[in-house]
Amino acid sequence: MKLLVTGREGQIARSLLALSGGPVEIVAVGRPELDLLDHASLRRALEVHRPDLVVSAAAYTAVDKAESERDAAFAANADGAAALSSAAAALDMPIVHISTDYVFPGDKASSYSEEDATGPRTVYGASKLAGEAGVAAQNPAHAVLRVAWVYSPYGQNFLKTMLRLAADREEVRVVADQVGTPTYAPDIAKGILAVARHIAAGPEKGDWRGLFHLVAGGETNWAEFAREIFRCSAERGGPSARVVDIPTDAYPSPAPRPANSRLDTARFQRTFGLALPAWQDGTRRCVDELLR
Ligand SMILES: NC(=O)C1=CN([C@@H]2O[C@H](COP(=O)(O)OP(=O)(O)OC[C@H]3O[C@@H](n4cnc5c(N)ncnc54)[C@H](OP(=O)(O)O)[C@@H]3O)[C@@H](O)[C@H]2O)C=CC1
Ligand SMILES: Cc1cn([C@H]2C[C@H](O)[C@@H](COP(=O)(O)OP(=O)(O)O[C@H]3O[C@@H](C)C(=O)[C@@H](O)[C@H]3O)O2)c(=O)[nH]c1=O
Ligand SMILES: [Mg+2]
Repeated sequence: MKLLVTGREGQIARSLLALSGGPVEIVAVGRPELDLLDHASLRRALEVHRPDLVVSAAAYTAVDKAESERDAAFAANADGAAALSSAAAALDMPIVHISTDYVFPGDKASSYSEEDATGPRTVYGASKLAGEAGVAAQNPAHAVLRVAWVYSPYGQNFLKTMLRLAADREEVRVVADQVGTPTYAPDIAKGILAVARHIAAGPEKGDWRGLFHLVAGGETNWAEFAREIFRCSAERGGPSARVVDIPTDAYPSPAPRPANSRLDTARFQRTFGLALPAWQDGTRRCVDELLR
């Protein structure tokens, strides 16, 4: 089975590439060959590589910058995602599209399920929500996986930022009133492969289409996540810093972050028979990998 993932350097793309081999061949295709802003390039890339499944992971992910670059965020995350889905449909290819917890307002008291009403509070979130709708409208053979708080040894993410800050600071101030689940990109990649296997097994395996939440086990807040990162790092002789809890309003940013980013993953577990490891487990593996 061959998977084509969009974006070459993205955290999820690189994590998937690391799993390529054996019965699963994975190709990652990015700019300029595949550009979400150049719709003809999408069709062309799918024709050249002829995957059995398209994984739509490339996106405009700069949450704060998106507030002042609305058109750019929507062009990639809404129009680009829909165009990719349409190109896949035209070639009879199923698509797995990656979305985000930021489609929710974050004011619910418990975890969000796939049934809950969305209501993004940011341009990034709104553009990703429009992308979900576009992907679904263009291709009936779609699964949308909402993931959250993604980190990995690749690209830019909160875990790498914390280790970088700790290298020359004794103390970092981190918001403690936003809850969610940090999720290790290589674990998300395993989740995507579970979906791919399910699709490859054929219709008797049951329906795989629709909307799913996919995050690691457990929940925490950014300050606790930072503490866990530093605990793992210090054990291995890496950088660490003291974490000071701060409220959201002490860390002003152009885009408001949801207070509650928790996602209920029961539907994914039921459908694909896989639960991701606890967030602390991924944190340890990521720090180990970076300090190796
Ligand atoms: N990071 C997170 O915390 C979360 C991410 N997500 C979603 O998961 C998916 C993967 O995220 P992640 O791996 O972290 O993303 P990254 O920001 O690490 O990578 C995004 C990728 O998209 C590519 N890209 C951006 N614009 C275009 C374009 N116009 N055409 C082609 N490729 C483009 C980038 O290419 P280049 O390398 O050239 O810049 C990059 O490879 C995204 O859909 C994101 O919305 C959801 C929840 C949390
Ligand atoms: C660096 C830093 C961040 N923070 C806070 C800001 C924010 O509330 C939280 C996380 O910061 P980030 O910049 O990683 O947040 P952000 O880029 O918004 O992360 C999001 O990215 C997009 C793509 C998603 O889809 C989301 O799931 C989520 O992972 O930590 C501190 O409190 N102190 C710090 O020193
Ligand atoms: Mg960020």
